[in-house]
Amino acid sequence: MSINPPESDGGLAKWLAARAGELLLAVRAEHGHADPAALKAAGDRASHEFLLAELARWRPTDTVLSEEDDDSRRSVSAGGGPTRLDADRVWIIDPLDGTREFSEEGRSDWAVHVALWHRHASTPHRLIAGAVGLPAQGRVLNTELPLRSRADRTGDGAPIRLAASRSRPPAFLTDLAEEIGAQLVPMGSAGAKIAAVVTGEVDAYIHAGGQYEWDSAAPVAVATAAGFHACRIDGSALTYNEVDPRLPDLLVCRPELATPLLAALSRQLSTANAGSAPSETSLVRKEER
Ligand SMILES: Nc1ncnc2c1ncn2[C@@H]1O[C@H](COP(=O)(O)O)[C@@H](OP(=O)(O)O)[C@H]1O
Ligand SMILES: [Mg+2]
Repeated sequence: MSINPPESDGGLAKWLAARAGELLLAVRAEHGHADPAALKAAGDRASHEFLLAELARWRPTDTVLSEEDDDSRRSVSAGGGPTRLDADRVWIIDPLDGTREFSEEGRSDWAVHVALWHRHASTPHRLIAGAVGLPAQGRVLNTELPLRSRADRTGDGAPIRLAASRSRPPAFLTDLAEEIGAQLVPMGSAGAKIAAVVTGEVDAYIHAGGQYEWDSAAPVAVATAAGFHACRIDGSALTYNEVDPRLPDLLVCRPELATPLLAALSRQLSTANAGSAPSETSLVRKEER
């Protein structure tokens, strides 16, 4: 890979995700899997430091919101410079998504997320570029992928394949899958699951109960650029670079499945929350509380 990144924001996102992925593969090879906590910490740190250094080098006037950076999560900058809430351009990065799976030998469902939010973008999510690196799968998906034609699956009779967190699936998902005859596909990493929707390995991904902007920004940028549907589970728009970076739920799916899946979600959520105000905890499996 070349020493200098491409000039475009999309090219830079792809280059950063690919380079950080190479770094993570090297960390995994060097540390081995004997001490998962140490491996997770080393991977998070190496990828975060690399991405921050390269963004400072190639986009010195931009701002960064990163999972691994406590300062950037807050809306004030320690140095008194422009904060991410005042900035026009904010890179939203998750240096290692699916940290748990990264530490487990043989698993390839972990990812590097690099997205660029722009205040004056025309879409509700305002993500204008993004890349999802899947280092252990040897691929990087990005917003410059051409739109691919997909067969509409409406009425083909095959069960909907529904990706879900393998460790923290929403409590209502088993009932929802049963109601619509879907097959649940447990997988780690929001990026890996949304990439699986884009590549056609699954038809949809539903999450609820907790997540942050960096968990979904880059994969949502990639999925929507490729023509897939992405929204909150109540059908409202996903928005990024908010004061509070919590973004606890989402649906990403083939466009023709958005209406039936949102209808099924609405039925499940009204049942789950009957008699009580909706809350994040009411959406998480009991054993996770
Ligand atoms: N209930 C919850 N609260 C906070 N974060 C959650 C969550 N469920 C999932 N996530 C985050 O979403 C990402 C994908 O989760 P999962 O693999 O379970 O689908 C993970 O990011 P990280 O690996 O970057 O921490 C995970 O921490
Ligand atoms: Mg994450």
